[in-house]
Amino acid sequence: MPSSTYVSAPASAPSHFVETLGKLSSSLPELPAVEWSAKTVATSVLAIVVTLLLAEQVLWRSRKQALPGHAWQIPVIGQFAESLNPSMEAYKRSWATPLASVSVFNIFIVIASTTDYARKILNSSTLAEPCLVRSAKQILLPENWVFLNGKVHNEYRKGLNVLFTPKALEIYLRVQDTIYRKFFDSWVANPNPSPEPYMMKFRNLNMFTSLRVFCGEYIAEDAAEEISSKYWQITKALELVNFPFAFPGTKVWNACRAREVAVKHLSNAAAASKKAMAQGKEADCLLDAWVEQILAKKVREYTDKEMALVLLSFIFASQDAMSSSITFAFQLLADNPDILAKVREEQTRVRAGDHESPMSLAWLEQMPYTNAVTKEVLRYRPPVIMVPYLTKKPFPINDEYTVPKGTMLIPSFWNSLHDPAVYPEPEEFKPERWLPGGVNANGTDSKNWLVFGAGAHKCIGQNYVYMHMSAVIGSAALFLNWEHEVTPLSEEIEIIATLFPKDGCRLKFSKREVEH
Ligand code: HEM
Repeated sequence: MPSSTYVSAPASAPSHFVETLGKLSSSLPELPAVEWSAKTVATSVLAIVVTLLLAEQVLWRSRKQALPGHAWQIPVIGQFAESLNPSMEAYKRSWATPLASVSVFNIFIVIASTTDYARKILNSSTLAEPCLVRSAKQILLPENWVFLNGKVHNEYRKGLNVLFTPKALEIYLRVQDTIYRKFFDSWVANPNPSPEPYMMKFRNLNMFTSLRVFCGEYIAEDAAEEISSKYWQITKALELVNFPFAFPGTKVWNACRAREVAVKHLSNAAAASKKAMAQGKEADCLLDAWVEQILAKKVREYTDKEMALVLLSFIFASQDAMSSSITFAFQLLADNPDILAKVREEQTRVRAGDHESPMSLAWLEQMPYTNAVTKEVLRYRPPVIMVPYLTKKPFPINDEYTVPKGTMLIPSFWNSLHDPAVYPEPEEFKPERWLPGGVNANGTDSKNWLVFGAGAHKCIGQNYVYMHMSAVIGSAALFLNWEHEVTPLSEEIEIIATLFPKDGCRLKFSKREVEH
């Protein structure tokens, strides 16, 4: 799952290093009593430092063996400097070989970039488990269900599946529709006559959609504003590299304060939903749908705080990834007017003049072209390019190499989703590949489709994602015109937890007249 949201960091504490230093120094022979001149002290210190630095290199070489990676590491920090500003170019270099090795602060990292390796890692829950950024536990709280693994995780997750049934999704769609229309109006009313970056506005759309879908009207407008503005502190604290201690004023400290605010409002919402549902209210948000299942004894009881932490995990897991996909969807549709025209044609046909009713699952099923655009956006610019796992035991990844225990093992998805053997012309944005008769119709690519991961921790919200994206794309295509200002940075990718166009996606919206 998430890192910054998803891409965890070889970031902070050099714990292995400290451990190794400790072990080495405790094994040094006791020195005979000598007269300690300044020279002897200096020579001894130098000898110890040189021994430790050599030991560090020996450890690196023994872990890496024949894997591609630097022959020697920069002492202590390793490739820390490169990890400070992650770039797509650097990532692509690390995906050029099936396995690659890196060290940052003596944390040994193996990057796996083929489909087979990625699947093997994601499906080996006895050997490896997801490891989030170090700050994630502080921010989401250690008792959050996302930190569970194995059987207890499976059990907990089963209880949450009821939140994504078609019946529940249909309720969410109605909520989503209201939010989209509000945001569309505000974009059209933007007085700036020139295009401006919309990435943060798309983040807001996603945050408000999530809060209303999850909590309905149990969250007041000002509370939703407060969570939305504070949530950015959480995203910022999940950067690849972070100061390891949550001292006041640090990003992690700010993020923990933001979490406190969010959990308070989400817990209150859970309590209010329980009360209202007990009085016979009809479910109109995720909390209600959940409480309905609890009252029907189809799932167990959950405390308000437990429910709040689940909602927090959903926001945490989804906010950055969905914002990335929505941003690219608007950019790609503006840059490909022929594709946008086909989406509009389909929306007009399916809605048949009914522009007031909210989007429904039945309508979405009749929109193969819009759904194909959604899938292609997710493939072409997968928001989550890797998910870091931690090996719990030695992990024999192939016949020649066993990944040592305690390694950060990172399955990467870009190559799988840009594999020319499975997706011909992978660098082209081609929704047609998903249509009946298209090369990827009928799930021929199911092995490579790693947008949502695989195995026990596969994204629980994926059906919601397809629905949300197709509903936003479809409604926007019908009700809005938008112009994209292409800059030299539009095609460059920036990594802020997930992927974004480097210029923030500069757009200008206007109302599109539709016949009734
Ligand atoms: C474009 C949007 C999204 C993408 C690309 C995405 C992708 C992913 C990926 C790659 C994982 C890790 C899977 C693994 O380790 O094998 C994951 C996990 C997860 N996602 Fe998503 N996700 C998205 C949206 C959402 C949404 C909307 C929700 C909730 C409503 C959500 C909830 C979760 C949760 C709770 C997990 C952890 C599941 C577990 O550990 O059992 N995600 N997601």
